[in-house]
Amino acid sequence: MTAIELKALTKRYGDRTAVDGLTCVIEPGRVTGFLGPNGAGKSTTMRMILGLDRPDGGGAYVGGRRYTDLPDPMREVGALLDARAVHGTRTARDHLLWLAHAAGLPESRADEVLRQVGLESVARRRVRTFSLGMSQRLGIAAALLGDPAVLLFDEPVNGLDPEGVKWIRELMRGLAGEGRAVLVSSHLMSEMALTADHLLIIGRGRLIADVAMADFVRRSSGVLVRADDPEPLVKRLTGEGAEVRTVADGGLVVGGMEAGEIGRAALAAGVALTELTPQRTSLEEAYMELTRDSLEFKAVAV
Ligand SMILES: Nc1ncnc2c1ncn2[C@@H]1O[C@H](COP(=O)(O)OP(=O)(O)OP(=O)(O)O)[C@@H](O)[C@H]1O
Repeated sequence: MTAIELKALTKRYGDRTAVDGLTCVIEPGRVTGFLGPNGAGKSTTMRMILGLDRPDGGGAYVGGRRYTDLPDPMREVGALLDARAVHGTRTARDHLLWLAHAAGLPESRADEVLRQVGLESVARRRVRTFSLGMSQRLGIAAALLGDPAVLLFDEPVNGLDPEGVKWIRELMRGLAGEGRAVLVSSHLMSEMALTADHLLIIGRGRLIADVAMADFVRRSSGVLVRADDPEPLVKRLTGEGAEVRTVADGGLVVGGMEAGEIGRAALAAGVALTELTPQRTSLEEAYMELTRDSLEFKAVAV
């Protein structure tokens, strides 16, 4: 079981700090969504994990080693950074054969991964005739070639149609289900909500949240409660472990408890409720709230 570890990972471009002391672990057996607004430092982080950029501080480790020290990198780490970065005059199969030879992998792997990504029927077509979706599949085939335990995908669903998006989502879930560490970047929370088990959210190169998807969902939902006499109810709810916030008009927003449990707590406290409304901030809103201060470009309110 191989994890990716980032330890105070830092990258500067001139006076700009693109990645700023990132420390976290990307665990095997789950899909980790790597989220952040444009320019947050996602691609730079992935490039450093892959040894394509040198950190100015700290380090990125795969199974305890830097990528550049891995004896057989293609068998350990697979990545899709830019699906269009392929020689257009080569056929899909030749592209994979070339990669397999370079990595000392058997030729049979090229055909296996072509089958796995559904490109068998176009294996002998030149890559320049491929649609974006086909190029993404080919990029994923290349990432899978060495059957690696760690996979990185940089914005893999960009520009794909819904069927392609669904396919990539299921593939990533399957790869994590086999025990691999899957790190996938995106700037869309809605997509990650369907795919990721865990979230790493960054803004301006810094870690903003390292949280299980389920906890993020729970945190961004709550129940709006109004009562004639809220005080004993607040006491009871906090005593039972709920998070209670008072909103401007005297209502309460209760987190970490279902509406039914709140109703029963009110009954036990002898408090009459005048409102009990489950609320769900959209995940997108919760994410935007977290990253609001780290946007590179903001629209000016008029
Ligand atoms: N080669 C480079 N030279 C100078 N600055 C760079 C370079 N690469 C990235 N940057 C800067 O580093 C910051 C982080 O960029 P990065 O591409 O890692 O962000 P990102 O989160 O992947 O963004 P996006 O979602 O837009 O792809 C940005 O401000 C970017 O302009």
